[in-house]
Amino acid sequence: MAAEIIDGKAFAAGLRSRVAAGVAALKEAHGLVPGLAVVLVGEDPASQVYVRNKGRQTLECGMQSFEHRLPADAAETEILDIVARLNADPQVHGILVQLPLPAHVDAGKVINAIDPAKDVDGFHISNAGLLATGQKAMVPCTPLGCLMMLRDRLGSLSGKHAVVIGRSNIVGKPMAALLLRESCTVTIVHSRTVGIEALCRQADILVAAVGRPEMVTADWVKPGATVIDVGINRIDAGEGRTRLVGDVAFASVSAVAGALSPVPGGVGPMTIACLLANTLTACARVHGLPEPEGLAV
Ligand SMILES: Nc1nc(=O)c2c([nH]1)NC[C@@H]1CN(c3ccc(C(=O)N[C@@H](CCC(=O)O)C(=O)O)cc3)C=[N+]21
Repeated sequence: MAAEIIDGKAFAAGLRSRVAAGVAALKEAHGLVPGLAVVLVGEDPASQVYVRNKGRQTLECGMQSFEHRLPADAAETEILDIVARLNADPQVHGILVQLPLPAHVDAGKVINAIDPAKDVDGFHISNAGLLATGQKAMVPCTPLGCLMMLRDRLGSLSGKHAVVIGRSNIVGKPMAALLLRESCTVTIVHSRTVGIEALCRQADILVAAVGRPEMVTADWVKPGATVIDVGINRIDAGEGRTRLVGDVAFASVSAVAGALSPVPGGVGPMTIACLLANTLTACARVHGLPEPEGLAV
């Protein structure tokens, strides 16, 4: 049996239309327009494409989009000044500082300078702490998107064994916290784990977020498991071309898994849609209005 392919692109389109409806309702009832500000330091071409996509989708949802571009050699104080201005700007409900930042900038300092209520990436330590203790937080977009797709496919996640590959602050740890909150039994495995393959093979839910191209092969996967591929790796495809692959060897795993999210077209589009959802949620929260249903967890 071939795995069901989890269509993140279609799911994200549906989520964006619910965000757009929520934005329209907020405008209609309260004259409010949610705004998302993106700060980009440096000229990395991949980051530029990504930031442009976010800006376009923000406008398509009826929200305001603000962009701040700084040269790669911008001083940390310059970035902190922009963050302070955005924190104080009532038209801005969400702030995203594109990572990675240049090496001379302390990324932790910049992230923690963002008003936690506007931290639509959910990277601020106070949001990480709220999530870890099971309280209302801004939830990081990638794990949030993964959880939405898992709930859509599986319904209740209670009692399922979820294995998360990777322990980053932006995906692995918040993903594990969300799954624990859903009453999964959660195992985190990583580069130093002994017997990683056998542990992964126990998973009902396998989330791969390591950034190692096609590391997860069919023999790592329990038949029928739901596999979410967070990896976005650009690899050499010969003749001067590149190709996008995930952390999961798609062809081999799709013969074993019950369901599998592809790369591209899986988690990536959901990440951006969740960023828009978080911006709308942040706007509703800051104005003390009821949050639109189904956009946050
Ligand atoms: N503060 C911050 N927050 C982020 O969320 C953040 C960041 N910095 N820095 C960079 C990474 C990367 N990221 C992606 C999101 C969507 C796709 C995406 O939609 N990818 C498409 C493919 C795009 C292509 O073809 O290149 C897909 O998977 O289908 C990719 C990458 C968010 N990031």
